[in-house]
Amino acid sequence: MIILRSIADTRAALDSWRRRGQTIALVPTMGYLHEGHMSLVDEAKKRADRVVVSIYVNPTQFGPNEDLDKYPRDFARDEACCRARGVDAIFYPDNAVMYCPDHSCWVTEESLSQTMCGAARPGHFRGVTTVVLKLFNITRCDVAIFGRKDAQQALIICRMVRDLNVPVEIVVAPLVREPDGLAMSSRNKYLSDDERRRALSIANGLNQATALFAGGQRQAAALCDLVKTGIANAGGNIDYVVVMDRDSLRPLATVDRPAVLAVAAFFGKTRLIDNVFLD
Ligand SMILES: Nc1ncnc2c1ncn2[C@@H]1O[C@H](COP(=O)(O)OP(=O)(O)OP(=O)(O)O)[C@@H](O)[C@H]1O
Ligand SMILES: CC(C)(CO)[C@@H](O)C(=O)[O-]
Ligand code: BAL
Repeated sequence: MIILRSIADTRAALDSWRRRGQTIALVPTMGYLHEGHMSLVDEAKKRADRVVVSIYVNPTQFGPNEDLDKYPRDFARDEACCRARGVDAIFYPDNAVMYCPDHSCWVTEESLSQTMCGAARPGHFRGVTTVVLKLFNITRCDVAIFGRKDAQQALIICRMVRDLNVPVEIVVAPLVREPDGLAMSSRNKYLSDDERRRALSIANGLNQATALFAGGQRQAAALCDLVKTGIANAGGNIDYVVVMDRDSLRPLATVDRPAVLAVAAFFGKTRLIDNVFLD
């Protein structure tokens, strides 16, 4: 496994694979890897000859009062995880490699990013789409794998690729949970034992809402209320609980088409997201 720190080295290594006719899958991450990320690596291995994991905590997707500085980082551990899982290369740039001091070009998606995390974190998706397009251009990967935990992000990246004719196939892989149901996330590390226990109310609420939906409930408000009550009773601070059309991310009053029930909530200072599909 090779560690690539510069764009020139990355291009040279990946070009040499391409010259041998090998295809390349990219798994973009912010590091502090867990089994959710590793499931994306497994998916990548099925879809290409070579797998590159990028590890970069992208400053342009964090708001001024967010957790950029304290975001968990442990490159040695990440390197060991990737090596054990058969990753071919880690692209591990620093800020000077990724952004020129006078960087002034941005990619903005102007529809899907208006709601949910886009509304709660102004500028967040502009940072995401910009850095993801840069990662695609640097690696010229054939396929890129994203997780459904960040369902809105995945949808926005698919839209960017479609609208800007980016020659990359996007694969969205399933959400991986801890044995008790909590969605895996690097930010789970911030949770105290008590917050961790109370944060389970998110997954539990989504499970209960899924069961209610399976039993015939089609009113979005009833499904959302169930989730909100569980989180509020556990002392969580709700950012949003919404039912959205799964293609347009427009709010649904009645679930009469494929939908996503999505949550963002704080436990202590930690903001967690989770979602389930309603089919
Ligand atoms: N539990 C999970 N299941 C599936 N994919 C996941 C999971 N957690 C993260 N991913 C995916 O991994 C990729 C990198 O995400 P990222 O590095 O931000 O991890 P994260 O655990 O979501 O961190 P955080 O939410 O704390 O920022 C994204 O495509 C994301 O959707
Ligand atoms: C896609 C991504 C790596 C871009 O920084 C990030 O938003 C993430 O980890 O989901
Ligand atoms: N996985 C989303 C990255 C972020 O929260 O900034």
